[in-house]
Amino acid sequence: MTVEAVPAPLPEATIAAVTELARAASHSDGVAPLNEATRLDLATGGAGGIHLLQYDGEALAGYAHLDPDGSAELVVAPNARRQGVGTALGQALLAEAGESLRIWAHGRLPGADELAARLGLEPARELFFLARDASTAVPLPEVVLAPAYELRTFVPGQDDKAWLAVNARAFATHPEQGSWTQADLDERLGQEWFDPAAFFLAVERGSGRLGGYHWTKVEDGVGEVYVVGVDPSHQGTGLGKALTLAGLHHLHGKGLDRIVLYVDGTNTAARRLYESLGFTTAALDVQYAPATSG
Ligand SMILES: CC(=O)SCCNC(=O)CCNC(=O)[C@H](O)C(C)(C)COP(=O)(O)OP(=O)(O)OC[C@H]1O[C@@H](n2cnc3c(N)ncnc32)[C@H](O)[C@@H]1OP(=O)(O)O
Ligand SMILES: N[C@@H](CS)C(=O)N[C@H]1[C@@H](O[C@@H]2[C@H](O)[C@H](O)[C@@H](O)[C@H](O)[C@H]2O)O[C@H](CO)[C@@H](O)[C@@H]1O
Repeated sequence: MTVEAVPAPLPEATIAAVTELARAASHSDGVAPLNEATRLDLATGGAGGIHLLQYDGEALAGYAHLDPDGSAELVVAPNARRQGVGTALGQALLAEAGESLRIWAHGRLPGADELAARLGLEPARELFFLARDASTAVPLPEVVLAPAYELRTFVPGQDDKAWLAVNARAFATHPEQGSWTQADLDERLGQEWFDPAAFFLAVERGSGRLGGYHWTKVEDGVGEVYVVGVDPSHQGTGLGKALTLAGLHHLHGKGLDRIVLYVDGTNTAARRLYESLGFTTAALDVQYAPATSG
């Protein structure tokens, strides 16, 4: 079995085979193996990623995706495991990305640590997956927004530039979020799940300047705190809590019991905010990088 690098855009039949492989793995493992960025690149081919495929005869045994920044995902078909497919795909990713490689293990499933060690990789980043179930969590407090702000929702084409600027400042140290461009924003505004009425902005009365935002998402019947950001000059004043609550009330108000979110393990401020609002840890994603010498 050899690993084949296929340039984007992938043929429709290949996209279908990768999608089926990911579905089978998700059903078997209880966690999706491919994240939004990979799913978007599979569908549009616009992000410049590399697609690695490994066949066993006619059957697709494994798939890996490599982003230009070195972030990667790897999934082996449930019926092709423990046959060296993961090792071969991991070695191919290392050959392409070298020291910049960062492979995700969503759910840190059995075997992920062992495969990473075999490839000379070690855990480099933890991403917590939190959940809040309205039926069991403490009731949400009401939104308390400082009088200096007013709450409205995102207007595509009008708020893009201001949002990109606040997002870049709020996530200046984040590995992915802070570098979003208009193209990244447009790609998501074009998704079926996008709803401008579910994208909350806090703007300063008078100046209209954007202080912060809470972009919510609903996919497969589950609500998500997709991204919350407060401009650094407005942080520490209650705006993040007010915006988070506005989105939570909106999602629960749509009858969604379960709300989820992703937050980096190092993000103390955000984790404390979400835990104060009834979120608890439901899973953990780990990203592996080449082991540091010494
Ligand atoms: C799902 C996601 O989007 S995860 C990513 C979240 N966004 C980011 O990390 C972007 C950069 N950070 C930010 O934009 C902000 O710091 C946020 C959104 C995390 C918090 O926004 P702020 O407006 O500063 O929060 P706010 O003032 O409302 O504080 C709410 C609670 O958050 C927690 N919190 C806020 N800042 C801190 C901090 N520096 N240290 C510890 N806890 C903090 C506290 O529990 C606080 O409640 P308290 O003040 O009663 O103790
Ligand atoms: N809270 C956000 C912005 S800081 C966050 O941490 N996002 C992560 C997260 O993204 C999720 C992932 O792409 C899921 O597949 C998708 O269904 C969710 O809607 C996304 O929020 O995980 C990514 C790694 O897998 C990471 O790159 C994002 O920054």
